Amino acid sequence: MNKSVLKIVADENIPAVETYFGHLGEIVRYPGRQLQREQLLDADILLVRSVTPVNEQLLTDTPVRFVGTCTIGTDHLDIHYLQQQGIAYSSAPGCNANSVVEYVFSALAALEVPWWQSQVGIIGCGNVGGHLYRQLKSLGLHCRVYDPLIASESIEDLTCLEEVLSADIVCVHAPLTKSGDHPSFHLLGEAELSQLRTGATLISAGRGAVIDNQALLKLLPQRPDLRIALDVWEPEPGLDIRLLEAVELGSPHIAGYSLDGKVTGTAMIYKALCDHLGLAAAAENNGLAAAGLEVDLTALNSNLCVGELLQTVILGAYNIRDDDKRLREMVVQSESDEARCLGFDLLRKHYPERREFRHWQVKLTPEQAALEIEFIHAGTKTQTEKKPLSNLLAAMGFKLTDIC
Ligand SMILES: NC(=O)C1=CN([C@@H]2O[C@H](COP(=O)(O)OP(=O)(O)OC[C@H]3O[C@@H](n4cnc5c(N)ncnc54)[C@H](O)[C@@H]3O)[C@@H](O)[C@H]2O)C=CC1
Ligand SMILES: O=C(O)C(=O)[C@H](O)COP(=O)(O)O
Repeated sequence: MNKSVLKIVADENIPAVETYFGHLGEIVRYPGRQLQREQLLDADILLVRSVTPVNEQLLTDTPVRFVGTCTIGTDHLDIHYLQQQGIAYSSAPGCNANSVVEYVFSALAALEVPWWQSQVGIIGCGNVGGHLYRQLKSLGLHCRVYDPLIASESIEDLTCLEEVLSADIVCVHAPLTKSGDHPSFHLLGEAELSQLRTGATLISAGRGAVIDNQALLKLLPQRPDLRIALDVWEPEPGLDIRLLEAVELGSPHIAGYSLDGKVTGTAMIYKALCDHLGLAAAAENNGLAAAGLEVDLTALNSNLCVGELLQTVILGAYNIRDDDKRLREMVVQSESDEARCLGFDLLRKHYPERREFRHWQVKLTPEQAALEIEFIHAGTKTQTEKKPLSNLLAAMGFKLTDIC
């Protein structure tokens, strides 16, 4: 790429493209889902998110020499084709992993699940699942992990899928793969879903098709005990509205949509492109300022139990119920499948600014700070450990202000 001005085609929903890439060339934005080969006929660089399938059909006879996806997932990239064509590519591993973990905490808070007294099963223990695992373990929770691609010595709680499915809470964070020794496509089908224990909570924030959505839809009328939160669907954007009606929490694939996570994705691809071009990165990712984000517990009724205070803080910072409400309202208001697909994408495009827990200040009285949450240790139901609310909030990333 020796041109003095590079042409960069970018999905219109990637934030901060001009800030980062502006000095590298001319930027043209298009809606990612409708991107066509004709729009790339003079493009050198392609920047996408997860909704653009990047394959031979899109790239053939175009001058594109670098593809960057500002996302963790890469299932929309035909990596074999890119490699075969010598087109460089990069993704943004871990960019929004923390945001997805906060989505999980918000789902548990909204469903009023006492997760501190639960066993948690994690399917897929990479950047997202691993972050969730380490956070829960550091708090003393008992976790079971299914990840057939990681070495058994790296995680002490690795076990078989069956064991993980019998946990109180099952969180699915596997990528979507259809080949290899352990393809994840429909990993949870009819047989696996029916193994979920009575009253289990299932949270899915990897890719929709890791769970056979039709099998789940078929199972739910017979298993009203299950509590389901789905962020990802099979297919998207045209999710099955009967499934949305059957689950307790539904969101339009926004688990990773903190502003922090999105901008980190952009910054990581900018750095990868600079490395590819042999240039020093001129724009720095110094994080985005956030001011005035506060959850004030001090005026709350003193009869609230510690679990309710914890729930108030988590939902005060990020309330998944708002996502669920907007999705359901959109579905009700849409008069056709086409309108629903458009509505799904519009909810994502106009997603409200969400900042991670670390930007939130929690104001609490000394009495509230000292209230203790009883953790059941290592899943024994006999070993318990009490932790002050303030320690737990700090471990989750919140900043605390004690009112003397
Ligand atoms: N809902 C959302 O907004 C978001 C969804 N995602 C999805 O979550 C996925 C996971 O993200 P990361 O943890 O960052 O990816 P990662 O690549 O760091 O880790 C994925 C883990 O899943 C494991 N895995 C692969 N196949 C598996 C299988 N068949 N069964 C169980 N585990 C399997 C891998 O060994 C790896 O440890 C991404 O690929 C993406 O599709 C990621 C970010 C946001
Ligand atoms: O990072 C990923 O992987 C994700 O799933 C993204 O957060 C999803 O966002 P879009 O790329 O679909 O905007």
